[in-house]
Amino acid sequence: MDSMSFVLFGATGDLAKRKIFPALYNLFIDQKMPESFSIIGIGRKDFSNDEFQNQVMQSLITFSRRSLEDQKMVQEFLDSIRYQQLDITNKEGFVDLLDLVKEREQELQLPENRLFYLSVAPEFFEVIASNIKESGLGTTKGWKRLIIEKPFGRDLKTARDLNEKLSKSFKEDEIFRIDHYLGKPMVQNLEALEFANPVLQALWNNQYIANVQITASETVGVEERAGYYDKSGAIRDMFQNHMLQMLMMSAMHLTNQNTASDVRAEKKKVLESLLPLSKEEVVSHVVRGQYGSGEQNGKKVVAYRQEPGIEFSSQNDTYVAARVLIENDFWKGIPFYIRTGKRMKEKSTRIVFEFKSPIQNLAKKNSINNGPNLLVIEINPNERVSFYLNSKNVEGNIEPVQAEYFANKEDRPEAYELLVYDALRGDSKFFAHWNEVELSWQWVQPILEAFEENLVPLHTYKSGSFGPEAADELLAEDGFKWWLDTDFVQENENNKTDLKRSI
Ligand SMILES: NC(=O)C1=CN([C@@H]2O[C@H](COP(=O)(O)OP(=O)(O)OC[C@H]3O[C@@H](n4cnc5c(N)ncnc54)[C@H](OP(=O)(O)O)[C@@H]3O)[C@@H](O)[C@H]2O)C=CC1
Ligand SMILES: O=C1O[C@H](COP(=O)(O)O)[C@@H](O)[C@H](O)[C@H]1O
Repeated sequence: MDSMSFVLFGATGDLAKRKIFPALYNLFIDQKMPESFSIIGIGRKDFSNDEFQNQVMQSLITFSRRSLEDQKMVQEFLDSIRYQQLDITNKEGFVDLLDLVKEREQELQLPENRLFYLSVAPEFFEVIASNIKESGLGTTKGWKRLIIEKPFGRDLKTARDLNEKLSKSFKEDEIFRIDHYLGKPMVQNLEALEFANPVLQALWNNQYIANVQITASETVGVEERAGYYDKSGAIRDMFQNHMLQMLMMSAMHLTNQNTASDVRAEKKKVLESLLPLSKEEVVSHVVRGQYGSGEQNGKKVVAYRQEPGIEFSSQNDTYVAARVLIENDFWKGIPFYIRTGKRMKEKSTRIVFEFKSPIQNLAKKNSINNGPNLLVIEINPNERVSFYLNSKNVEGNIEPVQAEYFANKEDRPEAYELLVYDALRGDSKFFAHWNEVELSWQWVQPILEAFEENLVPLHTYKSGSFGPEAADELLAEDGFKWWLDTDFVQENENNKTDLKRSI
């Protein structure tokens, strides 16, 4: 891996503290940082280098998964960090930043490889990129890269504008757009599951799969992010990016060990094949909801409209479910159901592939207790792949059994660690390409407009529930239901079978 400078804008912020510095330190301890590197943190606050290094130390104590016992290593890591106070809207200040970057390059004999990480509010993305170019920071004898946080625009037009402006300073292959769901080990595992298992490859299509369900439910509410969230809603905060990324990763077809451009090309094909919805059609395919009051973990919680900073008349969506159809040879006719919501009953991110059951009717007639085969990929909080099959028990009856692979989460790198490592190596496989971002906004745009114009009812759902009933009806229309952990338990009680038995 090339030695380089890591220039972090927003180094005094929440994301830097909770994710970025711990990720860098963990990589350093795991010997996954370049042999030589310089880290330069930028913020508005006034800190000396020592004060800032102390602040980073505090964040490592709280958030790093690696031990801090080896004081020599800790000190070596902290010594690599410098702090520069800079107002990023002040163009002249970037000349001082360039001086500092160069000074460290000379001291450490680093090649001019520069990675710029924009961990700041999106309104600053453009000005920073432009100031990097104008100041000469982006004119290097080595490579330059830009890591950019979400949100990437707030609709199709603003995303296109932003991309056009960024592309004046950075080429597409220099831009690494973070979608932290692509850094989740189980989302990354979808690629391997598919190309490394001929049996799954053979079944990964509309001949064998009945429907696919992608869920990201959260128990938290809006927290302290009212200002941002009330203008974004679940559709922009989760659906346009994380949920559609999981859809692409689930529906793409890969046959081999793949490069970044293979994976991105396959993902693009999926988005290009999405059946577009007109604004008027949105109401029959999309459910929007907002949480009311309720109970969570035995505690009463208030409705969204009573949360601090939220207007009582807010029409913002905290829940979205959708039926998405992919019009290609692999998936034509097979619904992909996607849902995400806050203040739901459980924190769960999972993908369920439900297989067709040609013997279902026969089984019913003969009172055989079989269920559909399911492939369940749990992403968060558990990391597990389970296959539900039907098998004969000791009494000679057919019953569903579960084959599972449970990942040991202890000692697993976190999403940011995996993504920062990839960016250091210049591997863009698990970053969003502009094509993906543009096509996802394009597909979501009529939904934004239908919400804006109130063409879709806003269902209130109880906090601590599974969301609006309308989302259950969306599946019931097609003869399906959402699969949940509790469903398995219920069937278990009703049918006295041991769905959870592992083989
Ligand atoms: N926090 C999170 O969990 C997540 C954040 N993100 C995204 O990451 C980005 C950063 O978020 P977060 O860390 O939470 O934000 P914070 O508000 O905590 O931090 C913002 C950072 O920007 C700096 N900053 C603001 N204005 C200026 C300026 N004019 N000149 C120089 N620096 C400035 C602040 O410096 P100072 O403190 O010195 O004023 C601070 O370091 C955002 O795009 C957000 O959407 C994405 C996913 C999760
Ligand atoms: O990007 C975001 O993601 C989190 C959920 O992330 P997870 O890794 O905990 O599943 C969400 O709470 C937040 O609103 C959103 O901005």
